[in-house]
Order: sequence, then C-alpha cells, then structure tokens
Amino acid sequence: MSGYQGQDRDRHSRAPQVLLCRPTYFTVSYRINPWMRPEQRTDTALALRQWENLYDVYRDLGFRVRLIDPVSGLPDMVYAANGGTVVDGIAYTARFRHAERAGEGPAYADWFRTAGFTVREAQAVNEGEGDLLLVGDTVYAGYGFRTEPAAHAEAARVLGREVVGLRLVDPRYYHLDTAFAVLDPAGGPGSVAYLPAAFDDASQEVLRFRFPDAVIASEADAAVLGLNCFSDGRTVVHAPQAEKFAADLAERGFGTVGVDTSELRRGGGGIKCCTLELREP
Ligand SMILES: CN(C)C(=N)NCCC[C@H](N)C(=O)O
Repeated sequence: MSGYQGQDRDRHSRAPQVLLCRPTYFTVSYRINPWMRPEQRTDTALALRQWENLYDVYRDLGFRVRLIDPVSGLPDMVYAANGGTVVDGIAYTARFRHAERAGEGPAYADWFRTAGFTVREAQAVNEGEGDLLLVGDTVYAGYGFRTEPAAHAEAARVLGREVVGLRLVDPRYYHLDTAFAVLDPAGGPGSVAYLPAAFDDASQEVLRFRFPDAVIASEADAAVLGLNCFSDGRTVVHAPQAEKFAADLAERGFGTVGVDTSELRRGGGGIKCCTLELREP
C-alpha cells in the first residue's frame, strides 16, 4: 500500500461513507454480460476473502463502511454500486434491465429507507452508480446497454444536478463505471480516467472538452476492470493487475492500493461495482 492512511485524514475532508454487500450467495448462474460464464465454476469462498480484503482496506483508509444483508437467489447483489444513486441524502432507486436482478431494486430501497435516506422510486430503467457517476456537481450518465436515457432526465429532476449522457458502445464495458473512473470527486480537468474506445465519437468529444487532463487508460488496463476503481480524491483503490494505470495515478500524486477482486470479475464487476457511495447532505 502506498499513500494516504485513514488516521492521517485531516479535519477538512470528509471520509466517504460506502455501502457494501457480502458475496455470501455470489455465483455466476446466468449470463447477462460478456464476462459471465455460468459453465465455469465460481469459487465463492475466494470471492468472500477478496471482498473481506476490500472491506478491511476501506476501514483502514478511514471510510465509514455500512453493510446490506445479502439475499439468497440474488447472486449479483454484491455489486452494491448498482443498488441506487445517493446524493444529498436522496436515494434514487435502481430499476434493473434484466429480470435476474429485478429483486435487488426493492432490497436496496428498503435498506435506504431503514437507514433514514429519502427514497425516490425510479420509473425509468437505471442501474444506479453503475451508470450514474457524480463528478463535482455534474452526474455523468452512461447509456446504450443498461440505463435508459429517460433515467437521465429523471435523475436530473430527483437529484437536482446537471446530467450529461455518455453513450457506451462496447458490450464488455456495459456500465459507465467499467470505462470511466472518478479520481477526484470534487471535479476538475484531470479528475477522471477513461477508455476512449468504450464511447461513441460524440461522447469522446464531450469527455475531451470537459476533462482535458484526464488519465487515458490503456485497453490492457481496462480489460482487467482497472477503471472500476474507487477513489476518495487522494487514494485510489484499484485492481492490482492494472499496472500502467496504477503507475499513471502515482505519477499524478495519488496514493494507490491494489485489491484483487478477480473472482468477482467473473460476474463482470470489480472494486467500484462492489461500492456504493452514500452522500449525506
Ligand atoms: C459497475 N458496476 C456496478 C458493475 N459493472 N456492476 C457489475 C454488475 C455485474 C452483473 N453481473 C451484471 O451484469 O449486471
């Protein structure tokens, strides 16, 4: 581990509060993205160990980590980022595209309600922070595979933020957070990283204009879900297999912590997928 440790966090920055779901029932039993191969055996015990390591790293970094109970029969529930989008204490719920995940929306909504968040039920299909990512005061919203554009307008209304749509074109990068990473939640010209080829030309133009100093990821780093990382603005928790990406981040002054979630990658998700940020007012 290099860089910043939780005990050093100064009084001026708030540690992220995140929601995680233990992969007790994790397995790959259906195929709704190209990463999933139900014919191959999943090692649930290994997934649990890798997830526990992620949990420990977040705690060591000083994050407030909250847990939702996993539900039997919902193996993808470990990917908590898909459970909703929470900004200013408002939880905009998820509505999943595939029937296999439909039960997760109400499970996460119940958790938000019980935890005291203001729950706003989605009418449009959206897969939470998998496709809706806050950078500064703007939500960047993926579409093309899962979240429908109607959800962008709904999110803008519910969350009271500008929403900028980005069209995804490569089925391996079916959620925005597989191809676009928020490095500094405060925003700024170099506050994100992305894989240009995962977006259509118009969206690439938007990204170049809005983030002229972005980290441009390599195909190799994106292919190990390197962009599916989580950052508090100073330390980036990332897939250790994304070696060039980690070096680029270190060169820009970020602390970097590699956490291997390779077993969870079999379901098509990585570190960010397992992490839903809970933003209070
Ligand atoms: C970025 N996030 C949250 C994700 N990419 N999530 C992973 C979802 C994986 C699941 N099997 C699915 O295909 O929906």
